[in-house]
Amino acid sequence: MEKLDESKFEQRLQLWALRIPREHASAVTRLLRSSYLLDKPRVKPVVEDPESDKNRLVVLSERVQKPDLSDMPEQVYDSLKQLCNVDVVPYTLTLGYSYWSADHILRQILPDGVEVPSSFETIKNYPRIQTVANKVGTITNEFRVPQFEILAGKSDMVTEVKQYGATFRLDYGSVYWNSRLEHEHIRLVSLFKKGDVICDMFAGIGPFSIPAAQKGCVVYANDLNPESVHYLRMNAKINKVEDYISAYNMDARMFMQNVMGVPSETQSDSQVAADNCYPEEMLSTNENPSSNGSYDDVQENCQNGTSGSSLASSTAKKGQQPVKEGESDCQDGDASQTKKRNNKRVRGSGPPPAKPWEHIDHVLMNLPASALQFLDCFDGLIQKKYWKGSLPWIHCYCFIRSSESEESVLAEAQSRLNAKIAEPIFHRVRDVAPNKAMFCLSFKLPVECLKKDTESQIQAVAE
Ligand SMILES: C[S@@+](CC[C@H](N)C(=O)[O-])C[C@H]1O[C@@H](n2cnc3c(N)ncnc32)[C@H](O)[C@@H]1O
Repeated sequence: MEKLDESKFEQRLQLWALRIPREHASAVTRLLRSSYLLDKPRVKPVVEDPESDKNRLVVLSERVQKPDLSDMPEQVYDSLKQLCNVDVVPYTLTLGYSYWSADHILRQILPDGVEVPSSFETIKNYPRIQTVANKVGTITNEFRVPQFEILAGKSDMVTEVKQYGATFRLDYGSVYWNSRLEHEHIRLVSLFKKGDVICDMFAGIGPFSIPAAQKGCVVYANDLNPESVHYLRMNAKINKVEDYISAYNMDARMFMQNVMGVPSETQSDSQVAADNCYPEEMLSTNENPSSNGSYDDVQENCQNGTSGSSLASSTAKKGQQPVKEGESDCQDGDASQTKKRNNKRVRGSGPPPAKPWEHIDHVLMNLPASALQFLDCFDGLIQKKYWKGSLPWIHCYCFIRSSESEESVLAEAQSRLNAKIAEPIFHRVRDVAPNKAMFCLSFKLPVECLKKDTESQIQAVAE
């Protein structure tokens, strides 16, 4: 595809301007503002006079066609004459590529007969359009990455988008992104409080995790797609929240077992988790904790996927111990092995240390096509013996077709959890097709999901 020729967007307007003494500029603009002053977004109507810095040029709108100003009402013209000496001079205004809105540019560069793509909104915030692409087909791959056909511009699909003040860098060609979820991202994050511990099981490039971290939450974020995790880390850095986010690249079930696994030194400690609450002053000042835990310098979390053995280093410096390269416990998919942790810790600034096996506040499951199927991972995940405080909220996204109902979805969720959900909350996110809507099912994890301590575990701890 060819590079866009930006010069093709240049437009020259032949206008008239009033040359006036600069001290009268405000009064003249006030007088002309209603209809006769230049009125174009981001273009100033009062400019320097290249001939004298004692003067200003007040640029008139396209309505004023005649240099004798006879197309202005007499009353306005007389008021103007009373204010100051006025010279009328020709003025050429050039509107360049950067002036035009995204949809204007799209309409100009799309081939004849091609409509502005429906996914157009995804790129409208980006200041310079470099690529026009259309989503084609339906998403069938595991990483939920759409197929695009390039209609114009560069084939490279790396770009930046902004949501609620955060910047997200991404490659549309290799990761999932949907700007239509912006309101949902904001809605859910608004439920979190500073200091909350969040597990984002299907984090993508971080549209829940990054704003949660910006709010001061301790975030464990995971995605199976290595490219998503690459951009998640990059976005954590761009938004200066890398100390608040631990990034993982593995299957979501494995991730939850990894994060919730009780470290071996904790299991052998008879004074289990004496300190489970984070003093308010520590949260608000973001100070380095001294005696009750410092942060790991670097975490490396292993991938459990088709490629299996690649290791991904985390962005975080928190209380969660990593699996080190060379002892990548989860390569063989044995979750029980992931309890082996590296003990090396260094001090640094950042969030309070989190012990997710003792407490997490929210779990996010945004993989609507199949998140319900992952609910079985909560059955026996939390060890009652170590857990402190209330059980986490689970926010599980799903699709409901017209042939289904909230009751049928709830029944599936309960059967996967092997427990009854007390007070389910269904939030309709958006309609994705005439007969299909996306919902968020939120509920407190039922107490029946807690893992009871068995004799053998107690024995193991004693040893
Ligand atoms: C619908 S996207 C949501 C991404 C992000 N939370 C958002 O709102 O934009 C689902 C994500 O789940 C990831 N994914 C798919 N299967 C997974 C699995 N088994 N374990 C972890 N992540 C998975 C995909 O790579 C994709 O990034």
